[in-house]
Amino acid sequence: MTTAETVPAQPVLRVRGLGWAVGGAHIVSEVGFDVAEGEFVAVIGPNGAGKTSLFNLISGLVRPTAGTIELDQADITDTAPHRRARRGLGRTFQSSSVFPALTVAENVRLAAAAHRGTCLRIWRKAEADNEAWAATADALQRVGLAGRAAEVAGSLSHGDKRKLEIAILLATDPRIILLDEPMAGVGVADVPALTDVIRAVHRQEGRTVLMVEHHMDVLLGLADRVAVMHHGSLLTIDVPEKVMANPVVQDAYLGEAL
Ligand SMILES: Nc1ncnc2c1ncn2[C@@H]1O[C@H](COP(=O)(O)OP(=O)(O)OP(=O)(O)O)[C@@H](O)[C@H]1O
Repeated sequence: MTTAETVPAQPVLRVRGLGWAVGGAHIVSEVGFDVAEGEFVAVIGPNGAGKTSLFNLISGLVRPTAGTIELDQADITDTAPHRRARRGLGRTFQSSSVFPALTVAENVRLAAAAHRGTCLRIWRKAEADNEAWAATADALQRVGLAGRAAEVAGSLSHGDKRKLEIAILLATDPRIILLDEPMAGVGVADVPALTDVIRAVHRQEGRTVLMVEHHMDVLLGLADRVAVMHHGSLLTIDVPEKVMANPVVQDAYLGEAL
């Protein structure tokens, strides 16, 4: 239940009646919510609640069997994932997606170059290369990995790999970012630095963020609203204090600490 005062007036992302059924199993059912430009929405829920499936639907990795998705008031329900990315929708994955044998900088540059188009006419190529390297340096600077640019990505700690994934994303300059458990596998010592990077991407750069995250202590300092998924449905979406105090949400977690 979205309360009236928390419904954004001009949503950048609008999901209506979204459903995904596979072989008769309803993985996602009747999910609907709006996200305002510049908002930070955390997505929580017990294991198997459908959080990653929801991200797969929004990013276009899977096709919904019901409902619609709008980006900037345009229907993108049937739009291919790469076209959604071009319209400013970027995402990271729960498991690491970096190329371990390439350097940190090469990982970012590949994304930057792909975003700028790899089949440009020859006279535009040098210019595009320069732009891609500039975007790479900038993205690495913003996540605090500028000093590690020449290192092989496979040698980075989990925390630094997560920062690298965010740099890869930033190099494509998305306006709306879906982060799927960015803290997964990250050591406790690395969590504050990674949280600062995500906060800066949201607050300083003004990007809209949706983030699946289990750790409420991480979310509370970041999220404007929290969406709770349970058995594929959206239980509630509201400000963190109301969600934390909601007995239905506490029941959904069966006593797990929120
Ligand atoms: N392609 C698929 N085919 C069949 N079932 C699937 C498929 N993808 C996901 N599921 C099932 O859908 C349910 C929701 O999965 P999903 O990964 O979206 O949950 P989640 O909330 O992200 O879980 P976690 O917190 O464990 O990552 C699970 O029971 C999962 O096994």
